[in-house]
Amino acid sequence: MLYSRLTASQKRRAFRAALNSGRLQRMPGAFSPLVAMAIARRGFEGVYISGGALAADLGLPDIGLTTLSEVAARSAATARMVDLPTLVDADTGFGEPLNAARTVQVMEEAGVSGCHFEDQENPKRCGHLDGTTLVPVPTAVRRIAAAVAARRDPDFIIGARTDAKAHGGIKAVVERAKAYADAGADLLFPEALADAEEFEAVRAAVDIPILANMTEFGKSTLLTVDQLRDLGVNVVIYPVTMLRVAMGAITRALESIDETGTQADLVDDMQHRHRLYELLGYSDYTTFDTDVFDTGGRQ
Ligand SMILES: C[C@](O)(C(=O)O)[C@H](CC(=O)O)C(=O)O
Ligand SMILES: [Mg+2]
Repeated sequence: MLYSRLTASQKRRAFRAALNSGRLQRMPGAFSPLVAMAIARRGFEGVYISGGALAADLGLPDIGLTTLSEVAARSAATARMVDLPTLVDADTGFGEPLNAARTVQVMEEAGVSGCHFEDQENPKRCGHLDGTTLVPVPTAVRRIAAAVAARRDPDFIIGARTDAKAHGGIKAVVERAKAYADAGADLLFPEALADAEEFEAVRAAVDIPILANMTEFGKSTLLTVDQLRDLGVNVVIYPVTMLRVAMGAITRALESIDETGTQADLVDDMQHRHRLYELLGYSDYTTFDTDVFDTGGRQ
């Protein structure tokens, strides 16, 4: 009832241990706290907060327009509702290395378990699009080092994403990955790798845990959890999947109401009122306070 029973530091400790466990952590993207609750209910290991999905939810393209405050507020609202660890997309750190440092401290206060910074120049864009630009290695290293130095909870995970695949191939990815690991990154996010062979090459060259971004309509082959486990990947994210699925359903529903004049045809595909209340733990609230109106499951 109400919020997660675990403290932020308990969730962070669990996340760090999970990253070192060798077990694949599946982290679907939650574009709202309710989606995060559904992810937890289904038994996934963690929740990802996608910058692209968050921007889209605000009606914006993913080009670095969202602010630290907006991302932190959504992250806090999401993290507090689940016992699972939450990993947040911190884009380029919202500015200079000093901004990356502040981002870490704000994210610690938001109660999330970690965040990642990418080595793109601003305005950044989705790593699966053409035309990204990278900052030089020393600038990216300063970004990561500043984030690491600012961290107060040693279990807070700092991820380093490199978009170097499009700028020098796997060789450049590995070179940058090593520099970021040396700067203290806990987790490597090699963006937009093409296939299993490329993950294999990065895994062989880098010691720190690796994240695989299984985003749709991008440059990466969609690998299964079994394939990713075999490759020694530690975290898999499905960053925008839930948003895309929901928007697909919403678009079809709007067409159906527009065409038929009623939502009657849609009812069977809806999450039932009972299931929603069950997910929200409605009955716990009524047990706690009998003055809270209980629908008794009736509509
Ligand atoms: C992971 C990502 O950074 C995100 O914001 O979720 C995006 C995902 C996407 O746009 O499909 C990315 O740059 O890969
Ligand atoms: Mg992003």
